[in-house]
Amino acid sequence: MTLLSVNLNKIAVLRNSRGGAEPDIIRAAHTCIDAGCGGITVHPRPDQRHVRPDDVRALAAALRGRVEYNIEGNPFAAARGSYPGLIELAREVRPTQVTLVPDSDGQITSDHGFDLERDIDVLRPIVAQLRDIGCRVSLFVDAGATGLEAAVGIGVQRIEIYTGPYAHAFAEGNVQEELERCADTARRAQHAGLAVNAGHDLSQANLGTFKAAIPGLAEVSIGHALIGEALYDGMATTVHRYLQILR
Ligand SMILES: CC(=O)[C@@H](O)[C@H](O)COP(=O)(O)O
Ligand SMILES: NCC(=O)COP(=O)(O)O
Repeated sequence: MTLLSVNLNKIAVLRNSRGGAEPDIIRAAHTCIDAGCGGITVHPRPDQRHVRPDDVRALAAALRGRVEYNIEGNPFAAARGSYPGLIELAREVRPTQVTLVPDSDGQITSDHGFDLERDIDVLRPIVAQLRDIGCRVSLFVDAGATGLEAAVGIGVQRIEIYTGPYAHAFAEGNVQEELERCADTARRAQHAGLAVNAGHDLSQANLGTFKAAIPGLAEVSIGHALIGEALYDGMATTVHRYLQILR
């Protein structure tokens, strides 16, 4: 069964836009959990454009033991203001999983994964620290990524396939080549001993095709489309629809 982890970044975008406490990210988390999602994901960024460190801490307390907690971020991004850095946050809240994403501070969103051939040595101590904390470690990678065996060698347990190009190809009606790239990456990863997650721009429209092509898909983390769809149809109904697609 593929776990649905709902990314709540966009709840925080809406909340921060008015400077108050609504919509409440904790209430949103409970609504998604009550609807049956198996995890919650957040991607705190140094500029705190959406999820803030205190959100990360409050969610840890609210989720404790109910569902998986996945925190994403760039471990090399410097602390800034009240943002203490990804590793420090992970040390504080000890989430189920940390997904390492090589975003620079100025990126509007995530748009690429790690180059494992180039980055493996600098990732080694980061992965070791997170494993020592007791977190599962996942690396955000592009479809077609190589160096997967080396990732296993430094203690990485999962990859998350960046599905932005897949979603774009799906919208263009020309999905086959990108879908096969994702499927081949998943097969190679699983053969190397990694479990496979996926995320970015997945939606009700494109998820079923992706899921069918990736046997053993462990987790999808979905935020932007899901939260947008929930504005029209309600959060519980929308989560139910994603769970139905993943059955
Ligand atoms: C890694 C990834 O693709 C997403 O999880 C990321 O969290 C999107 O970040 P924004 O919500 O800031 O666009
Ligand atoms: N890792 C992907 C994620 O958490 C959500 O990405 P998106 O659905 O907001 O594009």
